Amino acid sequence: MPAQLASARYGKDNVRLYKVQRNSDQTQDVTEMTVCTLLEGDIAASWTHADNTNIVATDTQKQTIYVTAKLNPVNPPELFAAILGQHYIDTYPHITAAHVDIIVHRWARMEVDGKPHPHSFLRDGAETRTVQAVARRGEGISIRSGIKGLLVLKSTGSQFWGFHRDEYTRLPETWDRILSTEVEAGWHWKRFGSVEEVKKDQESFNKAWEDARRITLETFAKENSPSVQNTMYLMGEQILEAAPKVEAVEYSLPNKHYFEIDLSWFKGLKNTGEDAEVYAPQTDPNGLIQCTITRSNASPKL
Ligand SMILES: O=c1[nH]c(=O)c2[nH]c(=O)[nH]c2[nH]1
Repeated sequence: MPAQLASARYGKDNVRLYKVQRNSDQTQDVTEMTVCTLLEGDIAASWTHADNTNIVATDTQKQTIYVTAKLNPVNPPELFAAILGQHYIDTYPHITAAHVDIIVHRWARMEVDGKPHPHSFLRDGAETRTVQAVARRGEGISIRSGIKGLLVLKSTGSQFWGFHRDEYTRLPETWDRILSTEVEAGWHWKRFGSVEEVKKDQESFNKAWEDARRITLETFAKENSPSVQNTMYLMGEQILEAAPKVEAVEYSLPNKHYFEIDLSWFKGLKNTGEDAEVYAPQTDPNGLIQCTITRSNASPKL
C-alpha cells in the first residue's frame, strides 16, 4: 500500500530536573521541573528508510536539558524553554523546530518559628506552572504560559439559571450552588524574534503568572457567578489588561458537580434546597467549559 510520512517529531518526555541556587545570604532557592523536548526537521529517513543519520538521540536531548540547566538560569521557565529550544535550531542545521514543554512543580518556602526558612520547602498543592515554547527556524520563538491543576471551590455565590429548556432538560435552575473547578489557564505571548527578545522581557513572565493566578482566584471568589462561562471570560479580560504583551488567554474549566442528597426517607430529614448541608461530590461526569479570549481588534472573532 502506498504510504507517506505526513508528520513526525520525536524527543524525550518526563525529564525531571532540580536546580538549587545558593545565595550569598545563606538562603537557597530551588526549582523542580519536568521537561519534554520534541524535534522536527529533516528526520523522515529514520522512519521511512531506517536511516538514523540525522537523529539526535532522545538520550542526547536528555543530556542537553541537564547541561543547559547547569549553564543557564532555569527561571523564569519561559526563558529556559526559549534558550533550550533555540539551542537545537542553532546546533543542528537539519532541525527546523524544537518544541519545549515545561511543568514547574511547587516548592513553597516553609515558615518555621514565624520566619521563612532558608532552605526548607513544602509541596503546597498539585498546582503547576506550565510553559510550551516552540523555536522554529526563521520564525522566532512562540511561548504559551499557563497554570494547571489549581483546585478551587466556593460554597455559595454561584448561580445557573435562564438556560435553554426543552424535552431533554431535567436540571432545575439554581440561584445558589456550589462551584468547584480545577483551573487550567494559558496565555499566548506575542511571538519573540530571538532569545535576546525573550531575555529583555523576562520580568514580564513572572508578573503575568502572578497576575493571572491572583485574577483567577479573586474573580472566582468575588463574583456572584452566573455561569462558569461568564466567570472565565471576566478572568481572561483582566489578564489581557494586566499583560500587554499577551495576545490570547485560554481557559479550560471542568465543572465539578456536588449533588444534593434527599434524606427525607430517614425520619423526614430535610437536606435539599435551603436545608442542604450534606452533598455527594461527583468524580464524573463533569461539565467542561473552554474559551479563548483575544483583544477586540484581533481576528478571528467567535
Ligand atoms: O456554569 C455552568 N455552565 C453550563 O453550561 C452548565 N450546564 C450545566 O448543566 N450546569 C452548568 N453550569
